[in-house]
Amino acid sequence: MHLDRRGVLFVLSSPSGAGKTTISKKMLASDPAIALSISATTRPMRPGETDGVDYHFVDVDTFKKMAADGEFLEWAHVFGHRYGTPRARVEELLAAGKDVLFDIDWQGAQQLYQEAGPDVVRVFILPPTMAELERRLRARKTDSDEVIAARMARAANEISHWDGYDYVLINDDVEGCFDEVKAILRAERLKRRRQIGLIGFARDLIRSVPEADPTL
Ligand SMILES: Nc1nc2c(ncn2[C@@H]2O[C@H](COP(=O)(O)OP(=O)(O)O)[C@@H](O)[C@H]2O)c(=O)[nH]1
Ligand SMILES: Nc1ncnc2c1ncn2[C@@H]1O[C@H](COP(=O)(O)OP(=O)(O)O)[C@@H](O)[C@H]1O
Repeated sequence: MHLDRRGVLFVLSSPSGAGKTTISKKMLASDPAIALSISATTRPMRPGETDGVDYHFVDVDTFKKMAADGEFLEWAHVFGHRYGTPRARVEELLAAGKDVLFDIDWQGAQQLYQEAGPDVVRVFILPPTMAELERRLRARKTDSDEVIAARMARAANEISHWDGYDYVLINDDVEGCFDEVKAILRAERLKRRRQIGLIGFARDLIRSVPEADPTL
């Protein structure tokens, strides 16, 4: 049985290559109640990516104008490019009763938490080892050696923010990690303060008992 509830703002962060895109795709494919927040970025499109699906690819001037017009819930510089979360889609999804998934870095997680506080659930994904992280970046075949070296250099910094998250998972086996992410989302959805329909439901239950104390 499902009562009305407040949407979860579900943040997945990790150093580049640890597997957050893989996990998010699995979540989106398996659960129609959660939808992705599509970020705007000034970084170039990678092979296999689609504009408007993976990101909105924009130039720096467009990005700056969007930021100046207050269109972002949060934005940050990452790997020398700008990345931001457009506010409108998130608000539309929440109004439609969906949960929203964010693939954003620690700066974004922090800003989103400042904006939306307890509605935000922050999950950080760690690689089992740094050697495995580098292997995954190479196996993905989307970045040059230079870009991979920059991502590895930044990974240590990203990992140092692990303690700003509510949950920290180690992505050794994809299926195991995915199960853990699903368990977190399931439990968070059940939290009392998200179940806004509970107040009325419990009141009606109590009122349906003729012998109940009328002050309840
Ligand atoms: N703050 C913030 N970070 C973002 C946003 N979109 C993506 N990122 C982060 O930017 C980093 C680089 O993303 P990307 O270029 O797709 O590389 P990948 O993580 O290696 O696939 C990742 O840590 C993302 O989580 C956003 O809208 N805001
Ligand atoms: N648990 C895992 N074991 C082995 N390879 C993985 C695992 N998780 C992800 N990968 C692979 O590692 C690469 C990087 O994963 P990706 O999801 O793109 O990371 P991120 O979005 O964090 O940068 C991809 O080629 C992906 O298929």
